[in-house]
Amino acid sequence: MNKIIDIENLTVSFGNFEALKNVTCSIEAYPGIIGLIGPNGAGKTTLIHAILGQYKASQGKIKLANQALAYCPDTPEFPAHLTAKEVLQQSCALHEKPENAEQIETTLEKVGLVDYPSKKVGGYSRGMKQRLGIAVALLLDPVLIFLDEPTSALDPIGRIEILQLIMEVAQEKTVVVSSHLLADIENIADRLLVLNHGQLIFQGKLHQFIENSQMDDFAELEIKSEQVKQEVMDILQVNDIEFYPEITGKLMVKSEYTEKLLQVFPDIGGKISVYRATSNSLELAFERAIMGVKNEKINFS
Ligand SMILES: Nc1ncnc2c1ncn2[C@@H]1O[C@H](COP(=O)(O)OP(=O)(O)OP(=O)(O)O)[C@@H](O)[C@H]1O
Repeated sequence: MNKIIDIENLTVSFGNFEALKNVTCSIEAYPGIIGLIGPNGAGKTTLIHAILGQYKASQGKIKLANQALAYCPDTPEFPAHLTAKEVLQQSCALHEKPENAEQIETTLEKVGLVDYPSKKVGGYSRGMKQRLGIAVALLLDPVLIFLDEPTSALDPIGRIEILQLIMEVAQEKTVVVSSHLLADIENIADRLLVLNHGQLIFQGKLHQFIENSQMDDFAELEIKSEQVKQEVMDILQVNDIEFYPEITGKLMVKSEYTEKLLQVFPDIGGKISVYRATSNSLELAFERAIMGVKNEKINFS
């Protein structure tokens, strides 16, 4: 398979602090979406900027195929007085690329901005600016596009529209999407890179990451208040019902304890606001990979 990016033992430091530690990974050239995920400060942006040559490796190396890469930041900004077409013309000039009116028109059409020929970018919504950022990236005809938090500033409708656009772009190109919105990543990505504290803890197929977490189905208990949470935990413990608390404050109970759980419902029912059955998800697999779960064997190698 044709590798676009091949990274070996990459360490990037800021002073004494290693933002990336000994990262080895590669990205191959085939259409689709790679989710780049990790908690705040894990090193996602540093990795993207190191690949783009904006940060120097203190150790290791990054080999790039001789093919164009493009990047779109989370909230792309453009001169307010320009139209979308003028932004693309300016971008061609900046990249010393011959201006091609037909290509500009096709690109605007692809991102759904062709209907606003005279509207100034200053009057654009965030979603429209995100589309224009993607158009600027596409105009370079890259083999791979990095999108850093592409939906973070958008309302739910704008988010869905941009996700659809990303999926269309990914029909032809490799798109790396860095995001904290794991449900979005789960919906659109087929591959994953997972960073934690500057280390790459997983690369591969998204479904494999979820399967590796060896999760069972769970009952999810949302507790009415922190005050009664301890009471619920005590009742579960006394009745030998295994559970673990999630970051969001919910309690997760393995489905094998459902019967026992139903028996103690008269005691805990009044303290619970929501009870639902849940199954494997990227969000749960991620929490388990990052936080670890007591008494569970997790293998994320
Ligand atoms: N220019 C810099 N100078 C010093 N430290 C930096 C610099 N850029 C990043 N860092 C540090 O490196 C670590 C990784 O940051 P980075 O922005 O890559 O994380 P991230 O995974 O993108 O986080 P987030 O999800 O919050 O955007 C953080 O601890 C950050 O404070």
